[in-house]
Amino acid sequence: MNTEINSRIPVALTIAGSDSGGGAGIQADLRTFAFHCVHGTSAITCVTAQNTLGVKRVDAMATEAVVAQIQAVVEDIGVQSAKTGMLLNQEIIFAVAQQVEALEIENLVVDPVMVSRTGAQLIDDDAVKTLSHTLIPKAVIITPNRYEAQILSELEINSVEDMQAAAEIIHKTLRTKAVLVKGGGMQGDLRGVDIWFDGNKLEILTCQQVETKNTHGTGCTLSAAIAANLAKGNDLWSSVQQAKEYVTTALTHALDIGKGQGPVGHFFPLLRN
Ligand SMILES: Nc1ncnc2c1ncn2[C@@H]1O[C@H](COP(=O)(O)OP(=O)(O)O)[C@@H](O)[C@H]1O
Ligand SMILES: Cc1ncc(COP(=O)(O)O)c(N)n1
Repeated sequence: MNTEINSRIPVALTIAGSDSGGGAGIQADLRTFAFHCVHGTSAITCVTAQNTLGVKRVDAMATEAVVAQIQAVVEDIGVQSAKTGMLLNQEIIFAVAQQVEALEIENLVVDPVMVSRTGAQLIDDDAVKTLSHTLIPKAVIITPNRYEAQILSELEINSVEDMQAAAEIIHKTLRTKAVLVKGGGMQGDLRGVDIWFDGNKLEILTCQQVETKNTHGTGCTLSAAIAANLAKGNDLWSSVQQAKEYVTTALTHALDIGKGQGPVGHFFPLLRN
C-alpha cells in the first residue's frame, strides 16, 4: 500500500520581529497563516523582550542574517505572498526592499509598523523615510494604523473624513496600489472602522465593535490574514474583506492572559470558554 501523501499548500513569508509574549509579530503571523491553511515561513528582523504590558528591550538581527533568511526561503521553497511588520531600522528596511526586488516577491503586504496603538514609537525617524521611499512603493497594499497614517499623510486624524483624506494622500504620494487605514486607535463609534482606497474605490469597512482591552497583535493579524488570502489566489479586495472578518472574530475570542493587553484568539474554533 502506498502511504505517501503529498499535499500542495500555498506558502507565505513574514518578515517581522519576534514578540516573546507571543501576541504580535512573527508569532501572530505564523498562527494566522496556519489558521488559513497556508504554510508559514519567516525572516526575523529583531527580537523583542515583550509582554502584554509593553516592549522591554529590542535587539536587531544582523542585516545579513535577515537577507539570508529571505533568500533561503524564496530560493528553495518559493512564496506566493509576503508581509512585512516591524523592520526596526533603515539598514534592514533598505535590504528587505532590495530582496523584494531581486527575488521578484509578489503580493507584498506592508504593515508599516512605526507606532503602537498606545503611541510608542517602534522604529527610528530615519527609518520612516526609508520605508516610504524604498519598500512602500513595492507593496500591493499598506495597512497603517491611525498614528502611522498621520505620519505618512501629515494630517491629523480625528474623524472618518480625516481617515479618508489620509488614505487618498498616502495612495497618491507613496504610489501603492491600495491603502487600508485601520481604525483600532480611533475613539467612540469609529473604533474598528477601516478605510480602503485603491485610486478608484473609497470604501468604509465596518465590523462589530469589540469591547476588550485585549487587542495586542490585531494589526499583525490583519496584515498576515491579507497575505494568507493572497497566497491562496484571492484578489486583493476580497482578501481584505475576509481578513477583516477574521480579525474581528479573533478579537471577540481574545485571550485574557498577562496584566496588560492580551492577544487575539487566533484559533477560536478550538478555544473553550
Ligand atoms: N475594539 C475593536 N473592535 C473591532 N475591531 C477592532 C478593535 N480594535 C481594533 N480593531 C480592528 O483591528 C484591526 C487592526 O487595527 P489597529 O488596532 O488599528 O492596528 P494596529 O494593531 O496596527 O495598531 C483593524 O481592522 C481595526 O479596525
Ligand atoms: C514584534 C512586534 N511587531 C509588531 C508589533 C505591533 O503589534 P500590533 O499588531 O498590536 O500593532 C509589536 N508589538 N511587536
